[in-house]
Amino acid sequence: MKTHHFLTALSAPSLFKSGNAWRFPSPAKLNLFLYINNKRANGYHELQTLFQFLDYGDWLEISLRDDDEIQLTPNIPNLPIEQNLIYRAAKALQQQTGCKLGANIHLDKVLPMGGGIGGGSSNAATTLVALNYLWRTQLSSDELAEIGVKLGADVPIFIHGNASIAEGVGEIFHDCEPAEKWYLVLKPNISISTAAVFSHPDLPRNTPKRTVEQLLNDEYTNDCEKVVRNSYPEVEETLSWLLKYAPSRLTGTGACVFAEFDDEQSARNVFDMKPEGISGFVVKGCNRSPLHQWIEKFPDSFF
Ligand SMILES: C[C@@](CO)(OP(=O)(O)O)[C@H](O)COP(=O)(O)OP(=O)(O)OC[C@H]1O[C@@H](n2ccc(N)nc2=O)[C@H](O)[C@@H]1O
Ligand SMILES: Nc1ncnc2c1ncn2[C@@H]1O[C@H](COP(=O)(O)OP(=O)(O)O)[C@@H](O)[C@H]1O
Repeated sequence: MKTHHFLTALSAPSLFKSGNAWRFPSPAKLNLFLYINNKRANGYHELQTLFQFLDYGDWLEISLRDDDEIQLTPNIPNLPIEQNLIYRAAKALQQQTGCKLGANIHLDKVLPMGGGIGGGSSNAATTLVALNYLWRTQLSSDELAEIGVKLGADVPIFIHGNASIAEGVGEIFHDCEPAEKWYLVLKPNISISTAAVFSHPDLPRNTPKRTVEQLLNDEYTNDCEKVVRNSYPEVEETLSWLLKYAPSRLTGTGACVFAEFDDEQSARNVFDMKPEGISGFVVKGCNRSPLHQWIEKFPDSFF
C-alpha cells in the first residue's frame, strides 16, 4: 500500500523499511493565521503565525552508506543537488557532528514547490531527524533545530512536531490545539517568492501583538493575503472561487489557498467541482506531525 496520506500508512508498520531503505514521512503545513508585527533593522519581519501539520506529503527513503557520500534521487529539475535542502541538511549534520557515514536518499515528491505549504523545509527537517537516528549522532531536537533554522525559517517547526503559534521570526513556539479540520488545498499555477512578498511596499507590517489566548479566539486571517491577491490574479481567482463554498485563506506567503470544512465529504464535494488546470488535495489537519507519530512507533528513541 502506497499513500501520501500518512496516518493510513501508520496502521501498516511494515512500511517503516523496504529492503535496506528506511521510510520517513515529510508532511506539509498550513499557516492557519499569519500576522506581521514589525520589521527588524536587518530586514526580517516579526510574525505571529499558527502552524498546523497536514496528513499529506512526501516520502524520504534512506539507506546507509559506509563512505561519507550523500546521493539524492531523482533530480528536481532546475535545482542542483547542492541547493537541495535535503542534501544541505545531510551535509550540515555531518559537519556539525563529524559523522563519517553517508546516505542514499530517494525523494518521492508530491508537494508543490513555492506553495507556502513548507515542502522544502519539511524535507530538510525529516532528513535531520532521520539521519540523526540512523547515524546515531544523538543530537537533541533543539540542536537539530539550530542546524535547521540556517536552512529555512520553517525547518524548526517541522522538527518541533506540535501545532504551535510561532513568534519572533519563528523561533519561539507556544504549543496549542486548534480544531483538526478537513481542508481543500488548491495550488494556483504560479510560484510566489517569499522575499518578493515581504519586500512589497503595501504589506501591512504593524499588526498589534496579541496574547496566545486572544489570537486563538479572534478570527483567523493572513496579513499577506491582500497584497498577494492584488499582485497575482491566479490567487485572486482561486480564492474568490473557494470563498463561495467555505471560509478560505492564503497559507504563508502563497501561492496555495485553503478552504476549511468540518468533514471530509464536504471538502471532497468542492474538490470535485474545482476549476480545470488547478491542482489540489483534500486533507486533514494534525496537531501532532505525522513524522513524529511515525517515529514514535519505532522501537528506540529518536532524540
Ligand atoms: C513566512 C513563512 C511562513 O510560513 O512563509 P512561507 O515560506 O511558508 O510561505 C515562512 O516563515 C518563510 O520561511 P522561508 O520560506 O524559509 O523564508 P526564508 O528563506 O527564511 O526567507 C526568505 C526571505 O523572506 C523574507 N522574510 C522571511 C521570513 C521573515 N520572518 N521575514 C522576512 O522578511 C526575507 O527577505 C528572507 O530573505
Ligand atoms: N527538497 C526540496 N523540496 C522543495 N523545494 C526545495 C527543496 N530543496 C530546495 N528547495 C527550494 O526551496 C524553495 C521553496 O520551497 P518550499 O519549501 O516547497 O516552498 P514554501 O517555502 O513556499 O512552502 C523551492 O522553490 C526550491 O527552489
